Amino acid sequence: MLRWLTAGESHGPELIAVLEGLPAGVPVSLDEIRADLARRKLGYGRGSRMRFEQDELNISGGVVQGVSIGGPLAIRIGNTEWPKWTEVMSAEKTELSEKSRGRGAPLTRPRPGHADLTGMQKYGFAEARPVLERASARETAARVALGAVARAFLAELGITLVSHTVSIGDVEVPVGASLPRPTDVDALDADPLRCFDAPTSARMVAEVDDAKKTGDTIGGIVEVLAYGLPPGLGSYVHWDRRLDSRLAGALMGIQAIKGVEVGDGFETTRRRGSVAHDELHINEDGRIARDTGRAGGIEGGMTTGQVLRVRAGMKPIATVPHALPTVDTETGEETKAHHQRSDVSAVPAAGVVAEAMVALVLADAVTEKFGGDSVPETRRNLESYVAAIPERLATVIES
Ligand SMILES: Cc1cc2nc3c(=O)[nH]c(=O)nc-3n(C[C@H](O)[C@H](O)[C@H](O)COP(=O)(O)O)c2cc1C
Ligand SMILES: C=C(O[C@@H]1CC(C(=O)O)=C[C@@H](OP(=O)(O)O)[C@H]1O)C(=O)O
Repeated sequence: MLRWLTAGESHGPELIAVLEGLPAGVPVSLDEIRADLARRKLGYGRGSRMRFEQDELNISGGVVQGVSIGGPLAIRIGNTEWPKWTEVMSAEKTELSEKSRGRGAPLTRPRPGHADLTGMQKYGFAEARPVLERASARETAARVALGAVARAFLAELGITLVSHTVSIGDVEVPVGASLPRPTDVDALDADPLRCFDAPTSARMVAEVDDAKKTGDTIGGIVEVLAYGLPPGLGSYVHWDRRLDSRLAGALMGIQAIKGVEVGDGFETTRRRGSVAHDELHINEDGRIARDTGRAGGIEGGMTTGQVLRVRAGMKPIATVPHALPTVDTETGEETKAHHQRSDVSAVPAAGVVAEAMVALVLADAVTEKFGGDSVPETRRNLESYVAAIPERLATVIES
């Protein structure tokens, strides 16, 4: 079993992430984690903070000489915004100096669509600063760092992932467009929206520009694909062991994600049963095979050995520049919501975060099914499981 936790605030000194249960022998490269952190900052429409924030990465436990040693892995990511916030965000009670007073002014105009107002009610705060600091998607940097480690573990077992943007607003990649493979990641990252279809990407750029011009924000849908999964990760025997349930929970746990689809998802509900599923037949090698991937590689809460395909839908950024009406909780009067700066769209970044969450869930499901205290042991267990599937039941693992 893998467990992970994050801590830290958007303008605090750093984010902390801990991953427990990772076998020994996973190659962990700080440069690869840094590369993933950099990918999370990509995307046309992200705000100014992404240009100046350096994700200062450190590993303070669980890795020696570039390899995991089986103990909890501890990651620190310094916030370069911190020097401006040392007084306001100090862990110790601190008198605010003149220069910090503006920055520390109480936020009493909660932003609709954010955790601000309900967070104040729930935790008993008179202003929204302590709410937004932890609710902020800055925290997703910690998850992406953990996801990079989970991905390195999965790669040792021949399991690879990729994510891409499938829609921005109502501009969508055409049905039937080719799906990216993990080897396409550089091309995807070079695209302004991390979209695999060049003509659609150009239209997406125009869509973001249009939102920005009108002081607005825009959402969209991302898709994560995983290749090389053996059949049987997850289970049908209980709701919380279903892999689709675990993936949905992990993806819905990303800030601003409002919907998740597995495979053709909601589209499947509009089809008749005769054309909604993935039929079985015998391929030229005499193996059981499916020609379609409508179920997204999951049946009965378990991987089928096909490509895993899940989507997450992100709402438009809630800090709308054309500030939304709200109520000042200090004066009781109607006013406009607090706004400083924000992303116009963070959909491409959400794709990178979604990829990290899927990697963590898959790594957890792999450790659950195959166990092992070291990568060779996990690999041996996986290979002997696959080899033990009787020939008349064997299917193709799509990698
Ligand atoms: C990568 C990423 C970047 C985000 N950037 C912003 C931002 O700049 N401004 C903003 O208002 N919301 C941003 N959000 C979304 C908020 O964090 C989110 O809307 C807020 O937590 C409330 O959404 P919820 O109701 O789903 O929790 C971002 C989300 C993600 C995943
Ligand atoms: C800092 C990050 O995203 C932030 C997420 C975020 C929010 O409300 O979620 C609001 C913005 O923060 P700020 O108000 O400080 O500009 C984004 O920049 C990040 O992704 O690293």
